[in-house]
Amino acid sequence: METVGDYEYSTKDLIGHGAFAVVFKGRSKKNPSQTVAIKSISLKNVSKRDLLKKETTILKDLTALQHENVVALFDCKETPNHMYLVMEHIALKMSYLLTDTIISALILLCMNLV
Ligand SMILES: Nc1ncnc2c1ncn2[C@@H]1O[C@H](COP(=O)(O)OP(=O)(O)OP(=O)(O)O)[C@@H](O)[C@H]1O
Repeated sequence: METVGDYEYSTKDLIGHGAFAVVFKGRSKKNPSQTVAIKSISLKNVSKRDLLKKETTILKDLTALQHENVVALFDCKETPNHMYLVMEHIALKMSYLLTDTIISALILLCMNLV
């Protein structure tokens, strides 16, 4: 298991990856039933680290709002090569995403027909 502060994850539990990061499913060490998403950002290609830190501060401020549409940022840790963001785990089902996308497409189609 890999550790990020009070949280842990296994590299086997990969959720997905984006352009700059990989995201793993992890959990709280104190409360293992609390699942989290741990985003590992490689700092190799990040030239503006200060900007990344500023963005992280904004995410922390947004978390303080406790809004249902804002993914909470629980913790943030930095090593020489990586930045780790521990976030609320969003368990969206693919079927929901597809339905949502289809509904949006239908609405757009209807608007064009009017
Ligand atoms: N908080 C989360 N809870 C659950 N899954 C997540 C969470 N954040 C990210 N993911 C998953 O991890 C994948 C990669 O996320 P990441 O934010 O690195 O990239 P992205 O948003 O897909 O693309 P980009 O790199 O262009 O921003 C996402 O597509 C999503 O499936």
